[in-house]
Amino acid sequence: MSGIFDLIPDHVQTQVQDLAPYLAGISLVLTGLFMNPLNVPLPLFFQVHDRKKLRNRSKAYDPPSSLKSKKFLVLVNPNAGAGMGKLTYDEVIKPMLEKAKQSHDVVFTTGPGHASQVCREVAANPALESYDCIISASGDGMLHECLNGLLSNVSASSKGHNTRTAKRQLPPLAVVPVGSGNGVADSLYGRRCGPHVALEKIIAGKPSDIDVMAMTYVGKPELGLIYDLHFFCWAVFSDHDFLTENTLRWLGPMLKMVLAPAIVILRMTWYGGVLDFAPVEVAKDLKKHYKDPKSWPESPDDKTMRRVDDSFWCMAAGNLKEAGGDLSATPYVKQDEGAVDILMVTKSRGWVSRFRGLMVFLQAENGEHTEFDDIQIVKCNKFRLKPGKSRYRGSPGHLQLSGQEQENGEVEVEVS
Ligand SMILES: Nc1ncnc2c1ncn2[C@@H]1O[C@H](COP(=O)(O)OP(=O)(O)OP(=O)(O)O)[C@@H](O)[C@H]1O
Repeated sequence: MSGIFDLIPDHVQTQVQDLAPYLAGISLVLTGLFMNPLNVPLPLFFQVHDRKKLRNRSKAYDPPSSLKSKKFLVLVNPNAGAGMGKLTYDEVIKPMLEKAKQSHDVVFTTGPGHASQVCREVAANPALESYDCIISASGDGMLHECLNGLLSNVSASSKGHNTRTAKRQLPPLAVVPVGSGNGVADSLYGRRCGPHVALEKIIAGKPSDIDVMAMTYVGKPELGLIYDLHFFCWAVFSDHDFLTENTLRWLGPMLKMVLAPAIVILRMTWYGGVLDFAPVEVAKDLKKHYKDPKSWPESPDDKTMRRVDDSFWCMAAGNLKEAGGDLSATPYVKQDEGAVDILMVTKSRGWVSRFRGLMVFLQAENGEHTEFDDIQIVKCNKFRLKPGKSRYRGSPGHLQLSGQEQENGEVEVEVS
């Protein structure tokens, strides 16, 4: 006798099975949120610090005997993630550096802007060689701050050339992941690599080149240059990050990362906008993952660019394959190819239902979303975005670099 489940097509059954743990998780979280029977402050509740485990792993670290001795500057965001910064410094960074006979100075940041101020001072210091490497023990957000501090002296004119030169003259920048979003560390050292793996590679490794996105505001030179090495986003991902970094931050890393996707998928907000991008050639073996830029018209403002004049659910530019939070938004991009990958979902190329939106989030966990026709990925070395308002809410959305909120407006981004 055939059961009722035999009437449901196989692919639907598979999708339901895939979704079940997430739905169960969301239900649990909501129950916990509304009940919270012990009235425990939630961020504290989720600080599951395992000091002993961290300490034992650091004890097991066996540095190679051939290490050259270097001097590190360690900037620690004590509030990153679930407040893991200080603990990670005490139990991982300090003991491992000492074991490897590496000297270091440490600065515990006191708030937003502190890391960029310290890095600005380091960059302005003529005795720059005093540090062989700057380590940001943080999430992606403070790393972004460090980068901008280090590159703060690069002038807005001929920025590409100057950025490349400055990158070679400055001490290398590294990250030990302790944030709630660690996309840079995930990309460089492996997803959820943890602080031990990252630091071991930093101590032993040679620095590698990473492209930098240099963003300027069209018609607003007074806003200067803002750099990022990781992730530019507008529309759904920045709506998501705005929630995790602001509205839901107090809930701690676990809860906010479950609730934020659910909220943006339920909202399903579309933003009008105009995107011009300067396409670059894609390697032959990867072409199947990318859309042909010629399927968009030339930009009337610049013949070297293509124009997407559409409603966007998603628009993001990734310089690294991991965006953070287990999201591989641009899985085929390379860190030093002088280009970024733009990921778009636009209304004219397929309407995205809430269910489809959820699938995109789930598939993007392993970069599988790129296989679908309604997902558009292009490679470019420059883009200009004129963000419009959302049709239903009238909100202009958020512009973000590495999860850090930027002023909304027409921007131009060059990669070098
Ligand atoms: N002591 C501090 N207290 C509060 N905020 C800080 C402090 N130090 C740095 N910040 C700011 O906190 C923001 C987020 O920092 P960070 O990226 O390290 O952590 P996170 O939010 O947990 O990770 P992510 O941004 O990847 O989600 C940055 O804007 C940074 O400038």
